[in-house]
Amino acid sequence: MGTVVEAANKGVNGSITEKNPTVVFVLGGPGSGKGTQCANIVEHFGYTHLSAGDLLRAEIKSGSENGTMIQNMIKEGKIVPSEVTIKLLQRAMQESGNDKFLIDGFPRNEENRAAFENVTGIEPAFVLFFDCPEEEMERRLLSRNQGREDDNIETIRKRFNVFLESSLPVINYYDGKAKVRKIDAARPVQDIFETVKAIFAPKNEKAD
Ligand SMILES: Nc1ncnc2c1ncn2[C@@H]1O[C@H](COP(=O)(O)OP(=O)(O)OP(=O)(O)O)[C@@H](O)[C@H]1O
Ligand SMILES: Nc1ccn([C@@H]2O[C@H](COP(=O)(O)O)[C@@H](O)[C@H]2O)c(=O)n1
Ligand SMILES: [Mg+2]
Repeated sequence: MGTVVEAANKGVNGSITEKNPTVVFVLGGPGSGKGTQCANIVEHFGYTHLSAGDLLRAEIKSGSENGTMIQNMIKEGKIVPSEVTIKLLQRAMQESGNDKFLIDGFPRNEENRAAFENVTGIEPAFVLFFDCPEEEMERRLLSRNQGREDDNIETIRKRFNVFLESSLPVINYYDGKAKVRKIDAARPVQDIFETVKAIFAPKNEKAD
């Protein structure tokens, strides 16, 4: 028997096949702690973490023909066309050999959402939404120190606007389908993870 998450995402034949992977979308404002919590979920529950932002940054570094366009969009806090991001996600899913995915920072707008559904036919089992006040997210981003070109106050403000205008409607869409698990992300990392753990079935924890 699988977890509650897997049960929610079983295909018509009742089995989890390559065609029916378990997908959890991980959403929240910039700096809400999505990546931090995904690392904990991977360790405890064996998911593969795919951060759309990380995949786009890797694409820039790879010297891809889309690199300059992606770099400019990220600097402006804009959303890269879905076609590009979805191809990267699909490739990473195939290469992982896993069938359980945390897709972090995607879908970021309605175009992302509809295109992913049309191209892959995948519906998320549920959506984790890390809810955090802007002032706290701003503090975290300005002290992240990972050399990200978009962690400066000008781009951060643009990213906040994009989140409010384009990403929140996606969260509301999934809320209308009772798929959103909203988490208070303005707490210490470990406290948040206790809440996250309760959402995934404890029996699926990796053995030590
Ligand atoms: N609960 C927390 N309390 C304090 N700091 C945190 C917390 N969670 C994460 N951080 C720190 O805040 C910064 C942003 O966290 P993280 O990279 O996980 O956010 P994110 O949602 O993935 O951001 P982005 O959307 O920009 O990728 C990091 O430096 C991280 O160590
Ligand atoms: N679906 C997405 C996700 C991200 N981007 C771009 O990457 C930037 C950084 O994303 P993080 O999740 O790592 O914060 C983001 O501001 C966008 O420019 C995207 O286009 N589409
Ligand atoms: Mg992140």
